[in-house]
Amino acid sequence: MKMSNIGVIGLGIMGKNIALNMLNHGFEVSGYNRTFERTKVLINENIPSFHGFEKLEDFVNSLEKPRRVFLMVPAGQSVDDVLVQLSELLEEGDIIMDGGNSYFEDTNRRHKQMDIHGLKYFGVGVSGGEEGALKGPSIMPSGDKDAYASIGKILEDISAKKDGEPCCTYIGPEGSGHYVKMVHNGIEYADMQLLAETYLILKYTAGYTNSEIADVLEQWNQGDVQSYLVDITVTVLREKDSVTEHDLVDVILDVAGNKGTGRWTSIEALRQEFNASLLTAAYQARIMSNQLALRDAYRKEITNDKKNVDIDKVHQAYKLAKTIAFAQGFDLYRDASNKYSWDLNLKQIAAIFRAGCIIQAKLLQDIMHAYDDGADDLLLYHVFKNEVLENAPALKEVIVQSIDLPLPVFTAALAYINQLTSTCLGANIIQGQRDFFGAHTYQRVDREGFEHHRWGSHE
Ligand SMILES: NC(=O)C1=CN([C@@H]2O[C@H](COP(=O)(O)OP(=O)(O)OC[C@H]3O[C@@H](n4cnc5c(N)ncnc54)[C@H](OP(=O)(O)O)[C@@H]3O)[C@@H](O)[C@H]2O)C=CC1
Ligand SMILES: O=C(CO)[C@H](O)[C@H](O)COP(=O)(O)O
Repeated sequence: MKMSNIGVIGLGIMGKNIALNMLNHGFEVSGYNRTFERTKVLINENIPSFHGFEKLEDFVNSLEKPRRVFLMVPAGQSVDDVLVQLSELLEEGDIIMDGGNSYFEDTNRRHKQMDIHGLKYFGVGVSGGEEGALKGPSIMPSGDKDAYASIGKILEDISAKKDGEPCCTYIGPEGSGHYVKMVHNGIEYADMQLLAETYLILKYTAGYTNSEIADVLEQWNQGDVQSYLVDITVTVLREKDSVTEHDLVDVILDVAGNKGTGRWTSIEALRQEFNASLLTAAYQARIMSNQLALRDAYRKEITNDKKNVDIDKVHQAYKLAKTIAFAQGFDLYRDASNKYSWDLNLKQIAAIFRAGCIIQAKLLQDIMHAYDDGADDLLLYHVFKNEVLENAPALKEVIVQSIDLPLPVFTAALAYINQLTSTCLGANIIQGQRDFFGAHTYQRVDREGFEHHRWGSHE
């Protein structure tokens, strides 16, 4: 038997398809799964370059050196469990890649732990879902730069391609790849929620059917808001239920799941003291959908009178809010890059998101142009600044027209714009209160320095 170029551990939805993708690109691939059943399924496909093993030791021994092992198991304890087993079998210089959605601080820790064993550890963000894993995902690898040479070819070969370029690039040290994937998912949550809110506006304010909403989104998808998420939302809206013959979306429970990346993005944004309000509002919307007792106690039929909705304005509002969501995500990268000294290449990150991944969108091309033009904070870039100022009235009008609908991310976008454009945020009052109760001091507009005041002495 030929030695394998790479081994995949965890042959579930993603791992199986990543392994098939590697096989399709001509690599010899070994496979191992905690329970042998899944490995057997792949063995039974009789792919000559696939070698499935029941014992981890045999799997490890089937790999050429330095061994390359790609993990695709759930984030958290599962990864640590596999690493304990692997570190006993692998040798100095071997490489482990964690392709799951691991928390980046865990990846930082594991990088150090594996280093003690002489193993090279890579956090590898992967985006693209089941289809992307098979046909080409967007891949965000991070770890020791010198060791990237040993894995770069495989990862770049199996990644999606845009204009002939791989949607995979070395991101930076330690857990930076998982950080980039985490915030990618934060942006994903925001864009998904914006599309869900667009659906609410078109359904309850405009009175459109699901199929009419799908037609609107299909039209939008030919233009400036083109994206994978808009595209799949069209399909989701048009799908029929085989049991009831209703539209499938009408029989899906109004409760959203999540596996943690959106929550981590919000937590990290707060830790960085960075306002990622749209990303956080989208995660909170998912939490809210699960508050069934509260919702049941207050629920009433939506009685919005049907109104003449200007679809162009909804389009403008969506475009604007989407731009702010992406800008918050990319500015969060910039902030993290400075804080953690990662030296992230933001233009490259935008570039590898353009194909294969869930947030692939035309907007990413504009973001690349902005970085080419020397943009730093994206909303200070003149193109995006003009867009915010031009489309803000439409966003306001759309929200006012649907004032009784739950639109947390659209309204977060409006609140953000109002914060940007307002001469006063009320922070003067906050500083007065803080100084009153805690002598925290404040700064004045007319002289330098921090001052404390004896409040009440000049009422
Ligand atoms: N689904 C998606 O769209 C995407 C998922 N991801 C990430 O990829 C990773 C895998 O996800 P996915 O393929 O969807 O998940 P699946 O549930 O389909 O597969 C999980 C795999 O991990 C194995 N596994 C579970 N627990 C352990 C454990 N304790 N020790 C060893 N192996 C274990 C399972 O083995 P067994 O058969 O024995 O249960 C199974 O093969 C996750 O981190 C996920 O967040 C990333 C991008 C997209
Ligand atoms: O990483 C992904 C897509 O990019 C996974 O599909 C992830 O599971 C999506 O997050 P959630 O399950 O929290 O909606």
